[in-house]
Amino acid sequence: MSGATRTALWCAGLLLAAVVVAYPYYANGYYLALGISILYFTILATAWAMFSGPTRYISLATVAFFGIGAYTAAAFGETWPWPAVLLAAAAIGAVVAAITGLSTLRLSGIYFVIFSFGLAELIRQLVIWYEVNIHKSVGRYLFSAVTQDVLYWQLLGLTALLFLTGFLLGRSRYGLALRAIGADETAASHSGIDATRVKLAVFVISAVFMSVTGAVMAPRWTYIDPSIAFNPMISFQVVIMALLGGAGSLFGPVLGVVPLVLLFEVLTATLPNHFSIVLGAIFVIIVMLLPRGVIGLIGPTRRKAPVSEIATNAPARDQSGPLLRVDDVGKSFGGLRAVDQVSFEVTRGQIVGIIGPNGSGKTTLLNVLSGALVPSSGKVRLGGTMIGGLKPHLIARLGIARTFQLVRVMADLTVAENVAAAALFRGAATSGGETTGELLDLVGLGKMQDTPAGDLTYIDQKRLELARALALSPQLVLLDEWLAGLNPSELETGIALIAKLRDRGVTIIMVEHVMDAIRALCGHCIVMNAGSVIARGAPDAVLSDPTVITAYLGEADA
Ligand SMILES: Nc1ncnc2c1ncn2[C@@H]1O[C@H](COP(=O)(O)OP(=O)(O)OP(=O)(O)O)[C@@H](O)[C@H]1O
Repeated sequence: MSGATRTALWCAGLLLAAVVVAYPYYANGYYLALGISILYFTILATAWAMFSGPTRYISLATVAFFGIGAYTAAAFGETWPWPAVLLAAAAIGAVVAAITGLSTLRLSGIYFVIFSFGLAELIRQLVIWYEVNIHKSVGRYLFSAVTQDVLYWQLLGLTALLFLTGFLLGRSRYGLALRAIGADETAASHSGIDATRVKLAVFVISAVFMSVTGAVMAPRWTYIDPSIAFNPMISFQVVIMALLGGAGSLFGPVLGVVPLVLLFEVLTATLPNHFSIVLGAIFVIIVMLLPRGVIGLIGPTRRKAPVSEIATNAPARDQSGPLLRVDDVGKSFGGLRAVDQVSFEVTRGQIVGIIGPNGSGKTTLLNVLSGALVPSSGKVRLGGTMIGGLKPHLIARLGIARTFQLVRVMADLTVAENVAAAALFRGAATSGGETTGELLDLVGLGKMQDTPAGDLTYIDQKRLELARALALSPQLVLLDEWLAGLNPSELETGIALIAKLRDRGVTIIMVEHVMDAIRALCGHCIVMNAGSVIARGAPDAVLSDPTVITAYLGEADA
């Protein structure tokens, strides 16, 4: 962008800001009310999209927080200083969001939608109960000195604060973490991201803005009752506006708010009895015709995360003793003993192969080691630290990285962002010195940094999974049938890549059905059958063991 263009854009921006700030001076009462509606829906839709956009958790709880704010203002607005009322609304909204978020952000899909809707209804019913039984009146009057002009400016200030928060969040590691969670929560957790904490933090921030908006808006109504403050239509309108504009970008929701506020204005005047039907129809049309919203028509809106440098200088690791010790580990599913008293050790720099017939417990064992499953019995130690039963993100931060049997990339993120996401919360136990670019060069994806991961070929997705695992600067990499599904030439490339890692001293446990790879790469292998280890040793010796041949090689030798 040339200097002149930049100056012109700045001038246009300042002029627009002046026009917006001075709006109450030249707009009449009707247009000022319209401006207020646009602003408060802008805040609600943007705050909604801040959480629901990247995570895809469709929340219908907007009005719960909005109503909490409105009722806080109704309860304290006439007796407390106004800033204290706004702070109280923010605090109550934050506490309710934290409590409900902790209990619900484990839910996903339709369950979360239903819960969020139920939450709004529950809070509405609780408020009605309190008002009827304790306060002895369903509604409350709020006579405030706040004029429409001041209300407008408060909302404008809140909008500016929200955009600033959204901008900073998008550029912070939490922004990328949130998008990684939305793209693939399991892969994100195994990349060291504490999904629950990140989701909760952003859910609370979003709820605080909704609650303060409710408080700011309360004086507009003078009389507040639960049907006004907790009107479920607000939640639906906000979802529709955010989706129309585009929930994947900070400014997207505004593009949905402006036309829809104007349309709703016309509809409430002309079709008051059919408003809900029209709302439903608009929702269906948006989802079918504009899945990425209006902003999706304009062009790519993905905010680029800072991904270039991820190198860290962490303290050296304790090098004494085996890296991994697995003692009598078992895992049962009901009556099925999928892993039964398995014990082994892995020393640094070793590649250990785990083989066995289908259903013998190999993946279950890797899931226990990586924290996807809690062991039913036994101990797992990494460099002396007990890790059995820890959450996946903690185990990842301690230095165990993994790939998945069914390849998992964060499809919406670029190749570079996939790798950078794994380095966001890299723990002190890991050390490293490689940047995203260097890791991608290592796996052969150096030229594809900006490609969306979902556009990669199968083998390239596998390479990306490997680069993402290495981005944790892991002490140990678990490969779950990483070579499965590759054609012969890809297989050769894949084996060469793992050999390259071995030569760099990376410690690996690989579950594999491709025996050529086991022979070529592993110094030691373990054979499982029906959950137990039936043989262990050098690949050639193990693969000629009659017990192993009977149990496994009779099936297929890739
Ligand atoms: N979450 C689960 N719930 C119930 N049973 C499970 C679960 N995960 C695995 N199992 C069962 O545990 C046994 C071991 O499965 P696992 O996937 O670990 O085997 P595997 O050796 O990795 O097989 P494959 O080579 O086909 O991937 C199987 O009988 C499987 O059906």
